Amino acid sequence: MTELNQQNCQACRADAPQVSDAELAVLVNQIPDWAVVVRENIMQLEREFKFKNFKQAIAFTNRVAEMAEVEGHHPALLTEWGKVTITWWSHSIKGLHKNDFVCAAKTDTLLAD
Ligand SMILES: C[C@H](O)[C@H](O)[C@H]1CNC2=NC(N)=NC(=O)C2=N1
Repeated sequence: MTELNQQNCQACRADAPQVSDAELAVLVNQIPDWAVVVRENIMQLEREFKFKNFKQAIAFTNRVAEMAEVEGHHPALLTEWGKVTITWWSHSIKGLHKNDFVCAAKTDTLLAD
């Protein structure tokens, strides 16, 4: 199977299905550093990234933003001194789509400066 980080987001319509429990179990194994969280009944993928200072944190944030624009899929980004929290979910379906796992895997590849 093609690595998640080599795949691209598909257009996600409001009637697209959320990932099934079986798909979720397979996909989370491929992004082991990410946690599945539920907020306001919406399942999301979240990871905290640590940095030495604010400049590195905002530079990483901007790399993620550029990737999100290319993919047409957008995360919640919280940039703090030395820390960036990234949260992926699909607004259109109020839950997790394969796109979120692809983008989480791509986010991991942007870590190196
Ligand atoms: C029209 C546009 O493609 C949509 O609004 C996209 C933009 N980015 C998006 N990002 C995320 N995370 N979920 C969406 O449903 C979504 N929809």
